[in-house]
Amino acid sequence: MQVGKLCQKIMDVSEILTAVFGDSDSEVEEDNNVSLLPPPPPPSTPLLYKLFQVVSEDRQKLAWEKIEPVEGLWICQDFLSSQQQEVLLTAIQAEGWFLDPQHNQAMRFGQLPNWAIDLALLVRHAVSAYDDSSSTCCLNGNSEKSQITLEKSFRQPLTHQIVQREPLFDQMTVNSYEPGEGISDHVDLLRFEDGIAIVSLLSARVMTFTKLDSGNKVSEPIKSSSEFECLRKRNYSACQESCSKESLLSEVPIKVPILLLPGNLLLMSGEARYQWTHEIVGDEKHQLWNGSKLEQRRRISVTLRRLCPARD
Ligand SMILES: O=C(O)CCC(=O)C(=O)O
Ligand SMILES: [Fe+2]
Repeated sequence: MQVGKLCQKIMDVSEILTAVFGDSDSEVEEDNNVSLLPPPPPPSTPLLYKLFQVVSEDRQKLAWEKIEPVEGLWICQDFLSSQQQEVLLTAIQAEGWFLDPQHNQAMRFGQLPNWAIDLALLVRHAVSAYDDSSSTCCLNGNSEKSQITLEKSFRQPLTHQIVQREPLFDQMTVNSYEPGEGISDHVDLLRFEDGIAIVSLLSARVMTFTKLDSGNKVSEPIKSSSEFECLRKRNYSACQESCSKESLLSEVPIKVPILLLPGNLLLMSGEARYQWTHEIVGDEKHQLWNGSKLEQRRRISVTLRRLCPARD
């Protein structure tokens, strides 16, 4: 959806948001009044999630696709309906992060905004929905059952252990890309646990996964957060000194391009998370998909991750 069209719909959606989040003016006043008190706990039943459930009721079952040959990479094409995307975009817009065109990234650690908590619940819901649909095989004995359960854990979008952890995510990065902007090839910082979700909004991009050399250790890809920060940049040359991507890749890298469309959910775990880099090539007004030019407009992505426990 175009940003312009989105703006026209904000009035419609604002009523829903007021019902969900309350009036933002009154929230500011409350914050001022209780500034010495700890912030209120999040609602036990996130309201946006309820809204998502309502608008999802008449939708078909979610279509999951395993991306071969990247083990652990899954995409859910119809994760968010267009109405859900509008609600989510309006919530992001209400944060005011991207009012200044110079700002193209926002990060949150620990307590996430309510809409992001709800988005995380939707991710869990979507993965569980896959689980249900794939558990139709006949099982006789316990041993056979556990064997199938074990095998299934490698074939589902996220393992049971990841999808049931609490919280599922406690870190969020929202990126805004203008046409021609990208993100350099990287493996997400090892300070984040396995199991990463990316939700795409507004416009399509091709994301490319590249296999790391099998000789490389998992701990090698990115060593410092400053190295990670420089990945979020306009072009490769901006951080040539600190990025060591050349040394990470095999001489003949396997490249797997993936088309990310608005409303998609991409999940990375296992090999996809640790043994492959991912990137969106910038400096191109038109990316190519199946030989055709892909029109680029602004894209927003929401990446959800969980921090590893702090070391002593
Ligand atoms: O914007 C995206 O889709 C990817 C973002 C990403 O890879 C990251 O923030 O680590
Ligand atoms: Fe990433």
